[in-house]
Amino acid sequence: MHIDVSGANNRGYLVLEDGTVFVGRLIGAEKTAIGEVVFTTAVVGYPQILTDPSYKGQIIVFTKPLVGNYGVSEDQMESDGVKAEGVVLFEATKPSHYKSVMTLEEWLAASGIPGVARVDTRALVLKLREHGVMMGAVGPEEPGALLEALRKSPRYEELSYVDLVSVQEPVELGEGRLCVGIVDCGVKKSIVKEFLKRGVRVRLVPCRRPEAAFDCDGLFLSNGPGNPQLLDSLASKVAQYAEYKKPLMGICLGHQVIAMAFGARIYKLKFGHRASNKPVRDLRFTGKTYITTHNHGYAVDPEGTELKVWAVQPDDGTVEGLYHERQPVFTTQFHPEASPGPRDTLWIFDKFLGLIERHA
Ligand SMILES: NC(=O)CC[C@H](N)C(=O)O
Repeated sequence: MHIDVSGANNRGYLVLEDGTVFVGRLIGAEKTAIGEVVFTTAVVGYPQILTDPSYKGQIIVFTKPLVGNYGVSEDQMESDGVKAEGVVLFEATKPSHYKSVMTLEEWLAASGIPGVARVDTRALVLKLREHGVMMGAVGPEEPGALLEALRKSPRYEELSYVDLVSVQEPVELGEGRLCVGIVDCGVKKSIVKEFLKRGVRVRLVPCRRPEAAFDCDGLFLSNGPGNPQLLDSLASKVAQYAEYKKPLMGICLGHQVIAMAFGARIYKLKFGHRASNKPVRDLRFTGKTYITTHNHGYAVDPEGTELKVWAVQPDDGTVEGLYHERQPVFTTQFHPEASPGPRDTLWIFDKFLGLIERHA
């Protein structure tokens, strides 16, 4: 299938692994990128999404048709730069915002990230919903060459991306009586900020060396890119930590690794949850339904483990939060730090610090 609604001279292509070709206008860097093609239905927050290290290895399709309206500014960055491999959208717009220092297109070019605009993202998303996520390539090369490159490349689920986005050596931040150890598998800046705002010290440690933070008052496992099943050595170290019965929390990839540490099964969702308006029903603490930010392609099944479910996504029943009845362990599959997204669940950070306070 060949879908061209672009009318563009400067052509760019998205080729999916099943051979489908979308023709559009090349934006950003003049190069080819390969990754897992995933879509987000978030309507704002493209700078935060593109700089979220959890998107390493992925090509992001925006379902919102106009992307770029408020440009790009430093305070929107979730890491030191764009982490997504490529971008697919309908219209890359010119910004109108007092803080904007460049356009989306200029930013992508300066970051070495290719993108394709004027793609029929409705047709593309229907395809991904039907088939499930696929590997894809974006770039200026002819579709045949892109497909060839795609076929030679390893698949998303086989590659370990966490080392590319984790700190290499421990880093201490902030001041306070209590210390939270963050196992950095690609932590978003706003998560670190939520801890620092609450007056605790933070020690960021490399994803492969969680033990460098075992002496902190609580351990936090961050969000991050890739297949959690490749992190079984991290999960067994976390299982050792859990034996101390000290406070343990995880968000997204961190939630998945903690679940693995307790023996839960990991599975891949057909096309994932990526949005900033997904409901999450709290079955235990408040009984409320929150609107939350999601970015996950994998999910957990804690059946038969000591972990219990406290939150679910009501549309498909995906487990969105776990806790332990006798140990201070608490996780969220969704992103309570939002950024972008609604701030309904920031209380999660207070809850974890409450656990730490009680166990310190
Ligand atoms: N945001 C994240 O931490 C993502 C976790 C994992 N890579 C997933 O896709 O499910």
